[in-house]
Amino acid sequence: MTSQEQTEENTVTTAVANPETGGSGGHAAVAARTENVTKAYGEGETRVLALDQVSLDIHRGAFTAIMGPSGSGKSTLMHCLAGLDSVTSGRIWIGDTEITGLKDKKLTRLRRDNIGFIFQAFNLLPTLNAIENITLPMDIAGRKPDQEWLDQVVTTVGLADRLKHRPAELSGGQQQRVAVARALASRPEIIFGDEPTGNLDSRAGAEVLRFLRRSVDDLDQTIVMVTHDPVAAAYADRIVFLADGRIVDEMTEPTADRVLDRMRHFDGQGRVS
Ligand SMILES: Nc1ncnc2c1ncn2[C@@H]1O[C@H](COP(=O)(O)OP(=O)(O)OP(=O)(O)O)[C@@H](O)[C@H]1O
Repeated sequence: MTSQEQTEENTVTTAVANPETGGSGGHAAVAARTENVTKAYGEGETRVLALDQVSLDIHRGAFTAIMGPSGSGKSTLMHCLAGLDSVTSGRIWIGDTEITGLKDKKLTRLRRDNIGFIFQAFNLLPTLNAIENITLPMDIAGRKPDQEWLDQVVTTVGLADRLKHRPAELSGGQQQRVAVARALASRPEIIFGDEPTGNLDSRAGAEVLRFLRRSVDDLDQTIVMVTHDPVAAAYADRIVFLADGRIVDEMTEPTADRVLDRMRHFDGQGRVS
């Protein structure tokens, strides 16, 4: 097979289960969708193809993990999906709305109203207590929280007796759970987490992951999480594996052992051997 043929064959590797139920048509099963998304950084000799024809459906009400070697394009994919970065070509939908081509103002509003973020650094304001941090994005947007939903989130997150504590008075795991509750508070269409447990020890990390899992199972949330950690990825319903900016594999109902095993079968390029 020539390298051109190889490239073309790889191009058709997608994780779109069935275009009939794709997000572009506004169907309920898909919370976000990319279609042939390519993202290049730089020009000429310094050009890097961070994403190369990525087509992916993110299922609604499911927990999806994105894995792959360093530099494989995980963060770029998440940033493009979340409308934080533009694409070079291809199309992206959040729910029924195509975000590629949206003007800044509309994109900012869509992000604010439909997307929740959980980053590795908790990004909590030190002078606000837990509940104030949780409702801050809604306060800024001038939206009143749905009290019943907020109570449910706070109960699920297990922080009901810590709501008046400031971040410095909470453990790392509790702080990250506040960050998770903040992402959930406005009931977004989808939540993106970039290594959300990366800064936590394994016990606190497990606490946060269990909560993310419960928010999918009990609150019907949609979560996409980038992670390097097979144990963290095993909490997901599905793992999408990236290498060199392409989707090279996926796994459903993962266990940490199966993920480790699969990672062992990647060669140096991250491709399946
Ligand atoms: N702003 C940028 N300018 C130039 N190149 C970039 C930029 N952001 C990312 N890249 C390149 O794009 C490729 C994908 O990067 P990305 O951060 O998405 O990978 P990743 O899989 O998230 O990596 P890691 O696991 O190390 O965080 C890398 O080769 C990276 O060097």
